[in-house]
Amino acid sequence: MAKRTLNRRQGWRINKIQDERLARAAKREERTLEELEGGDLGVEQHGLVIAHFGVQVEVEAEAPELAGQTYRCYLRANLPALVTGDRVVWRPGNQGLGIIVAQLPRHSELRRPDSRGTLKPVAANVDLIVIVFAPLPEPHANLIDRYIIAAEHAGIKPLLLLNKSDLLDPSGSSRAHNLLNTYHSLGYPLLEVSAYSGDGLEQLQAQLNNRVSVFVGQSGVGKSSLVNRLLPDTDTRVGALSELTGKGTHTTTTARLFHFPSGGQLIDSPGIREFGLGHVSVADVEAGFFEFQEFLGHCRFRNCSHEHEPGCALLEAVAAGKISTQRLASFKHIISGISQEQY
Ligand SMILES: Nc1nc2c(ncn2[C@@H]2O[C@H](COP(=O)(O)OP(=O)(O)OP(=O)(O)O)[C@@H](O)[C@H]2O)c(=O)[nH]1
Ligand SMILES: [Zn+2]
Repeated sequence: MAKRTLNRRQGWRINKIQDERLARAAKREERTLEELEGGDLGVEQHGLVIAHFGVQVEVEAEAPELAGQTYRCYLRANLPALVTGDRVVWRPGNQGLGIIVAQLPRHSELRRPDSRGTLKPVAANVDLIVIVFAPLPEPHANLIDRYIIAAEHAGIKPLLLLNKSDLLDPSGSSRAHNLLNTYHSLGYPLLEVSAYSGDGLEQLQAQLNNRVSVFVGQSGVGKSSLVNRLLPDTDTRVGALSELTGKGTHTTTTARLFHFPSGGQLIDSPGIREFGLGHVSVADVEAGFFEFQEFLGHCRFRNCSHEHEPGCALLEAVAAGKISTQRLASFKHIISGISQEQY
């Protein structure tokens, strides 16, 4: 069937129907909130947002007497948008419902552009970004740097994780290995694991204890396989959330927080797994190449391209073995991808 464009009147009618629907939903929200406020509310206490559904959030109680119990919470007016990982002040009500009273300050934020290109927080209070690589698909140096810059930019520690160690050449000289060792020698923590054989998973679990982590990395490196090993008996797939509402299927693509059985927490969603460089400035990129700091700005020419110029401080640093060729190539590549107007 040919695609039909809506005429103005039809478009207006659809908007009107949608507006009416939204208004009715807002009314329902308001009534439930009023009922809750008028009911028998428990004392104000701290809680952790473990998922969110439209305007409501699922909160896990932190108080010992309610520990581990979850409540579907309504937000009082004038509260900012909450995301998974937020810590809040809330009051429990009846029937697993509650009210959010305040948001506690975040110590970190993961942000992604929304459909309009505006950066929006998708997870709060993340401590560790586990960047997963594998011998196959083969990592690009560039991609490793991009992830590191993004982590540094968010102020969150990165952990480089080389998965599929069962596929590595026992001599330890695979390309992925060599590539990642460059970063290890710069001081970034590196672990080798196999979701397949289970090798290294205990060391990985030790890194995840007492922290909130996210797993990121390109498709096919084994993020799902790793998460499934670390969270047995948990279905982390999107859509596995339907039973939570008790009101039919309520699928969501927003992030959800899981507890590892042996400690630590994971925030996961398809959107978070694709976390990338996003929108950063030249200064952000420079900050991500921390071993460049003492050389940046010391080239003879202000507009040095660090390709061939005499007196190039970066090329001299490479020649002196203070910067790796791989990192300089990556640096130039990433900077060249940032549009001029950000200079
Ligand atoms: N040999 C080997 N294969 C693995 C290992 N971990 C995962 N795989 C395989 O790699 C493929 C991709 O694994 P996934 O877990 O789906 O990878 P992913 O990163 O979640 O991929 P996306 O869902 O596309 O983001 C699958 O065929 C896995 O069986 C491992 O440790 N060793
Ligand atoms: Zn230079």
